[in-house]
Amino acid sequence: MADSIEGRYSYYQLKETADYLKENINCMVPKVAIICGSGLGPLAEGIENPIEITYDRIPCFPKSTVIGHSGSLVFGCLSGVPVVVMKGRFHFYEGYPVWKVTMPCRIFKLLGCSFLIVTNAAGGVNQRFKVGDIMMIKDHVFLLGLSGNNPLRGPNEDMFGRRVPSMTNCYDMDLRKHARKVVKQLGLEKKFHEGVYASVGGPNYESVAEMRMLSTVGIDAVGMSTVPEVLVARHCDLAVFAFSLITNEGILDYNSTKKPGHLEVLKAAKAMEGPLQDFVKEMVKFMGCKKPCNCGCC
Ligand SMILES: O=P(O)(O)O[C@@H]1C[C@H](O)[C@@H](CO)O1
Ligand SMILES: Nc1nc2[nH]cnc2c(=O)[nH]1
Repeated sequence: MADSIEGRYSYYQLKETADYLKENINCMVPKVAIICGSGLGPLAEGIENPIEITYDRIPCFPKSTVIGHSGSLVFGCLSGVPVVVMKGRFHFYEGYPVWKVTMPCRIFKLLGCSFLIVTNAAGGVNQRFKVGDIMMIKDHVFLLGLSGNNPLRGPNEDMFGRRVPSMTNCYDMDLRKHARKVVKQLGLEKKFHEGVYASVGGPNYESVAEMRMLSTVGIDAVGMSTVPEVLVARHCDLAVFAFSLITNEGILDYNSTKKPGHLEVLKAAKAMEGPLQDFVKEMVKFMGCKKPCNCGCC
């Protein structure tokens, strides 16, 4: 059933939230926003001169309720580029409507961001994928959206974007091309894949029959987030780069006794903390140089 659009924040309400943040970050203008997936909050480590603002202080912001999503925005510089990092995202399964799950993306736009990096923990549907592998997202299947539950449903906010956005180049080709170079530079080739991410509602992991169905239609990884945020980001013309960390094997065998669990997911994320931080730093450096900026490396 489609989500209620009642209570949706208007452009002007979101602008008030953005203005509150601007006042608290010395009018810094972040160029890149980074959304941390489950257990991937440490991506914020290494931020220079951080200013951390917890969600409970931010007008209109939802609360994080999932372990591994701490609940704050961190502003500062990464690789010399002004960034905002979202430590703790919102999920549909927490009870939030999809428009609320995605409202931070509009805030990022209003703060002046041009790029969005979206990360997630995901189950490997593709049986070649191993725990700890990185899958750069080249396309998606949005199961909630296909059935009508889309964050862009309802009156269009023309101040953000067009009524009917295109999904062409949704996951920016230039950024993906650069990521392939970074992966070689960091020696991560054996752990790196490109693939299609399916976003489901959660909170349960998939049954064997569901995993088999996803595999049959060409899905490589499955998770409970990302695509709603990407849709709203593309609607307001943020360039998007997204990847999944494969935290558990998808189970396609009825004889398997393996059970995926959130602690296993967090453990896999912890084990890849260092390489993922290096990967993100390099991508941010490239984004900082894509248009004239003050990063000192252009
Ligand atoms: O926020 P992400 O998509 O990384 O979180 C995934 C999906 C569920 O919240 C959780 C399952 O363990 O990890
Ligand atoms: N839906 C889903 N989300 C995940 N997040 C981390 N692992 C999984 C998984 O196996 N399935």
